[in-house]
Amino acid sequence: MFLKCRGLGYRYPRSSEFVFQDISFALDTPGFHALFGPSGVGKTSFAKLLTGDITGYTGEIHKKKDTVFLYTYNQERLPGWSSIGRHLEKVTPPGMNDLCRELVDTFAMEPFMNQKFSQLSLGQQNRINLIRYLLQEFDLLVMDESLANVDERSKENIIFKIKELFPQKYFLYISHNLMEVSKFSDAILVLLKAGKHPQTSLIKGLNIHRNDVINSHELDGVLLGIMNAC
Ligand SMILES: Nc1ncnc2c1ncn2[C@@H]1O[C@H](COP(=O)(O)OP(=O)(O)OP(=O)(O)O)[C@@H](O)[C@H]1O
Repeated sequence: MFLKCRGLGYRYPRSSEFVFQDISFALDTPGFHALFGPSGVGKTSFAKLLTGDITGYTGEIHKKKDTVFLYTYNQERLPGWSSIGRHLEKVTPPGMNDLCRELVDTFAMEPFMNQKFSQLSLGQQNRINLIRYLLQEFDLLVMDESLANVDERSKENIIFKIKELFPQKYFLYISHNLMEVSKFSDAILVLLKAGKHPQTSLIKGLNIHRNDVINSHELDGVLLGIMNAC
């Protein structure tokens, strides 16, 4: 068992409303998975409970022993004291320089290595931020809208590369893009508004890899499954 949660409920301190009251979910297969649901339904809050960034929940979370769960989101800032190339040099663990170069290349960030974070576009900022997380030690990485502002083609290339480079790791991708969630993800946990029973629905995505041909009939089935669940 890698991750199992049962009957999870959470209410922010000083709030009278539960964000969610009964989420159960299990992950036992590495790969690219997704959290989907309407804005404000609690995806970020749920993800932060899993990574331990917020506490004080009801219910149970069981994680495989000694696993590292990290949370990253778009609009996360990097320090402005040096170029992003210098920053990556500093945060790249020993022995990971080749991986760093490959990520910089795939994420098409090489031309910007001498620039400071504040001089980058939003999509470039999100890409470099994701690279610095992928260089860290983790078993599960939450990517909360981490590829926002990145064009579709680059995004696809990045997701395929992540699947190729990290086949044994778990990714939980939060996105409002129905099509990309359906195409790229294996398990898709759809969160429904508080008060709905059950409060989640689990849909199987296409989980495509580079060069896979998409079966449009299957894709329609996934899209419909998610829309009906919502
Ligand atoms: N720090 C906080 N204190 C109080 N309430 C909060 C806090 N952070 C979020 N909330 C509330 O919790 C609910 C869920 O927020 P959350 O960010 O988890 O939703 P989300 O599904 O990730 O939304 P989005 O898709 O818009 O990013 C919202 O109603 C939000 O107002």
